[in-house]
Amino acid sequence: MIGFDEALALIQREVAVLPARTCAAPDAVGLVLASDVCSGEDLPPFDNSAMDGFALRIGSEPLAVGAELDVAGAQAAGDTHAIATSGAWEIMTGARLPDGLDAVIPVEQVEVLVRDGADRPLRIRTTAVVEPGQHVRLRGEDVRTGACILKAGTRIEAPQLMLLAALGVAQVRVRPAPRVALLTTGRELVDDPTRTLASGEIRNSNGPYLAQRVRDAGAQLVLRETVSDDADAFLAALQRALAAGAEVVLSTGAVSMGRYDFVPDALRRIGACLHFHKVRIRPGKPLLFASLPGGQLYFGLPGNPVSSAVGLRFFVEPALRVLLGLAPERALRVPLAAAFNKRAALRFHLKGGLELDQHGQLQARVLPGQESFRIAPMAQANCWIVLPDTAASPAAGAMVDVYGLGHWLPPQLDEVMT
Ligand SMILES: Nc1nc2c(c(=O)[nH]1)N[C@H]1C(S)=C(S)[C@@H](COP(=O)(O)OP(=O)(O)OC[C@H]3O[C@@H](n4cnc5c(N)ncnc54)[C@H](O)[C@@H]3O)O[C@H]1N2
Ligand code: MOO
Repeated sequence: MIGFDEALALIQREVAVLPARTCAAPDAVGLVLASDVCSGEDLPPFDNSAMDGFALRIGSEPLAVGAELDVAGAQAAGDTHAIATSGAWEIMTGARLPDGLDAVIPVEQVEVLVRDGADRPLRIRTTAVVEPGQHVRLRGEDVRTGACILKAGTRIEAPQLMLLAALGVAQVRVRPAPRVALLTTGRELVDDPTRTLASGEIRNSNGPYLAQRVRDAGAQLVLRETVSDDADAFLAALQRALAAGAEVVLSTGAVSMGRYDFVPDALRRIGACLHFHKVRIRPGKPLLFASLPGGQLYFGLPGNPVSSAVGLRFFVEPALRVLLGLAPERALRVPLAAAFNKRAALRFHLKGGLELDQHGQLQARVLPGQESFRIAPMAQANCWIVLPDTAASPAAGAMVDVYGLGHWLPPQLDEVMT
């Protein structure tokens, strides 16, 4: 049986980054940039006012209180380039600063001495000191033309979209979302939640969980089916998955030692190359990884719910990261809240609670109910705690590796536990 690192290396050897494509910026939300994005414009595109008030020319020295100036013009947001030769200009927030002016005094800091018939200010007196350059937002102060604003590997979300929009970037190069198919196997599985369970049946919980996690991980689910414990039915579903364009096929169940654990043999029958079957981990030991004749990747995840979740998180997600052009993840290092008795020389993946101790410092707690059939603690966990196969039982306070529930779901403290 191989260890986790060896298994991961075998996966990484078989996976290559997906070819980049160009798409409109708004369609890139949820996708990963394939190339750096550089700005073709300055942001802001022109010097402008940060306040409603009056633009002045004061040079490099502060202007003392009590200065009196004639108002020579007015400038609102959207007004074109203007040239100021003398005095003050009434100016609105976001308005282009007239050439020749270099500071803005807010309207609250002036006294209007004279107004015209339309109530426009004609002459003002300053009631506060004006500092050089105050309340002016300079051209390119946020982003300069040519600056690299987003790095390859960045996931496009609303803030990135805001920046692309602000700079007039219409198209970006992205990695497509990997296409994933999910086959849940087992004649005991019931998908319809309204159906009463017959004797021996259970509800299919892996299907909805993994489908959501696949999407959370940045992939596209192109097919999801439940198949009975029948190799021919399974292979027919596999063909449908490939016809749907799946680049990665996941199955749950039927990879262990039982009479109906048909997945490994069925894959061999169609000429798949099995890279490994069984890894020194808990839970999820009977995990299988293969390449299909068409080059697609196949992950046979064990059927126990937590085992399938661990398989997705620690084997499939690293493969998705390679497809997306992302570097491997790194763990958070957090002290363990209480000692944990690690009874086997396996790599453990534990349902964890990231919490604050009485000093407000982070600690990771192994939740009760670690067996791989226990689903209830999955809904309590806010992280995974990982103990390497080589490590002995960790004491309280020992530093351990902590991972988010998904590679794009960082560990979150939903509520403070003490
Ligand atoms: N003699 C041995 N028996 C088992 C071994 C072993 O080494 N020797 N390994 C155990 C381990 S570890 C695991 S994990 C499981 C893996 O079994 P399979 O992948 O073959 O999965 P199944 O037998 O089909 O199912 C296991 C378990 O999970 C339930 N299940 C399956 N699919 C779903 C689903 N979609 N939703 C909810 N629950 C599901 C299924 O009913 C079983 O209870 O094998 C051990 N046995
Ligand atoms: O390790 Mo299996 O994954 O016990 O449930």
